[in-house]
Amino acid sequence: MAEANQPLLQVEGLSARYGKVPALASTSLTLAPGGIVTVIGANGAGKSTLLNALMGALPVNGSESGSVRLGGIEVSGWDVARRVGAGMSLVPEKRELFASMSVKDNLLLGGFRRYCAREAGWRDEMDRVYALFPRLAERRHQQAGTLSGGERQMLAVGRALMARPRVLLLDEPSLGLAPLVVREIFRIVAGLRDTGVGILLVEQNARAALQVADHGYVLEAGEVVLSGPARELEGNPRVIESYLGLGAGKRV
Ligand SMILES: Nc1ncnc2c1ncn2[C@@H]1O[C@H](COP(=O)(O)OP(=O)(O)OP(=O)(O)O)[C@@H](O)[C@H]1O
Repeated sequence: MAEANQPLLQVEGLSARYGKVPALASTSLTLAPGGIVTVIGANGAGKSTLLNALMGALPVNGSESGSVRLGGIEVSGWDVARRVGAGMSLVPEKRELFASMSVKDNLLLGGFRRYCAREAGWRDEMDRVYALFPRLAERRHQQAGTLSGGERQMLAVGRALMARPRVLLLDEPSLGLAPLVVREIFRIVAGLRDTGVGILLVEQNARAALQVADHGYVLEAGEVVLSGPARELEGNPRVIESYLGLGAGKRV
């Protein structure tokens, strides 16, 4: 049970399949407190599958095996709610906001499990989120469905932070955003490390992800084919050719 000297998140031999079709093969990775680890890969490489398997949130035809330890505690048999309660939060690729609800109410829902009985707690947390995302503070009464793409991504991240996670799992935060907005989102992601949260970032935008991360993994067809310090991966010829060169990162 003890946490001393344990990595924040340690994943060993995590595999996932949909029905009989394998989607993730024996993946292992480690995340330290305040660390940013990225998993880069093309469409269909298995990035969302990895995050959903980590959360215990695969769709009904999915199943996973392997070890997931949070602060040294095995959580792999746990359901999603218990993993969220233990400090894991996922920002899904589709953001999944409540479009007809206000920014503030979306944030409140993110903190519901933690703060339902303690009003003071969520107010402090919401103030922290508004300090990180002043644009959300300005728009607190605006309907989430009317936000810009970048603001929606900020709200999705802010909502996840309301649960005060120890590990934040980000599924393609740059998806569909203009380059300037991507830069802003990644600047915010980099700043989050000061809060002590560990971040696992899956991305097709390898360039931006490797610039912000300490360590990276390259996922191809459900398998980690390369890993190393992010700075080294940025200089790796295979990464340059497939993910950083001209035309890399094209979306289908
Ligand atoms: N519910 C599902 N049922 C069957 N197969 C699935 C299901 N979800 C994903 N897959 C398949 O699993 C593989 C990995 O998909 P996944 O969504 O994890 O990839 P990804 O790297 O996140 O891709 P993208 O960048 O396009 O979101 C793909 O071949 C996909 O078709």
